[in-house]
Amino acid sequence: MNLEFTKYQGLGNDFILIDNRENSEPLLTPEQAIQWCDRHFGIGADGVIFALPGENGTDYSMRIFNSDGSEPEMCGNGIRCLAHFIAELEASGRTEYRIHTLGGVMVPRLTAEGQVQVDMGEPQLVAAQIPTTLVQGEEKAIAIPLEVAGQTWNVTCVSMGNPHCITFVEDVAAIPLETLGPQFEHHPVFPQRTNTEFIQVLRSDYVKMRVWERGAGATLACGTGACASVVAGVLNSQCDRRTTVELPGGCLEIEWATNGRVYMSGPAVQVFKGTLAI
Ligand SMILES: N[C@@H](CCC[C@H](N)C(=O)O)C(=O)O
Repeated sequence: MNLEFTKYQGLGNDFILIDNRENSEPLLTPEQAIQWCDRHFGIGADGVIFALPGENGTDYSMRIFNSDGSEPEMCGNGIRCLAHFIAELEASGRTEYRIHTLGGVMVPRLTAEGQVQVDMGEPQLVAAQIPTTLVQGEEKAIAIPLEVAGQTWNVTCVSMGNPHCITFVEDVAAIPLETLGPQFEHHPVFPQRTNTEFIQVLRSDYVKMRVWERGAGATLACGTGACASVVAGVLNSQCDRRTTVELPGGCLEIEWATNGRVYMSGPAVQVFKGTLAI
């Protein structure tokens, strides 16, 4: 069987997109996702994203498998790529979609400038919703000491549907991501593992970020991570509600609006199409 795919990237966070509109279950298994995400023996990607039929009145559903085969609840760069992918599939001129995800309903909108703006919903801050056991279930984990690799880090935990652990550092370039990242990701206080963001504040409206992603490792960008980082920055009085997040792959514009919802704007670029022999 041959399966067509389209490769997309959002600031270098790259995905294999599959038109799954005729099936309620993903056309690839997590094991196949691992194979096709391999950058030597497969296509190469940080994950596989499926455009599925909508649920509960939404236009479409998104499911994603990380490159390690795990299934996260949500993906920020990925949903921008999905919106672009759907617009091409539909060719209807429509530019806004309601997308069901395991992290809630997200609303991406293609802008005239070729960007995609996403209403990412409200962040979750209560420990049980991250989830983390760093503090008691109904408490919030804001600037809490966490011991990792023999060092104490002040971390803030935020869920954007998926878990994030954010810490502020003097110089993100000095962070040994490959050694520290897995120790945060697999720390016992994160029962579902976690994405980990290191943030360097350059101005109150401009931060630099590096990320170690759950199930994908060091990536060039993480949309949910950028959203979670601005929320953590506001909670720690480190940044403004509207902040530019500079990632290795480029910049995202994030706003944690006074209505409580987080909005993300950034690019989504089609790279190539192909056919999987499965
Ligand atoms: N890179 C994505 C996040 C993808 C999921 C993440 N690895 C997780 O497991 O939560 C983004 O742009 O948000």
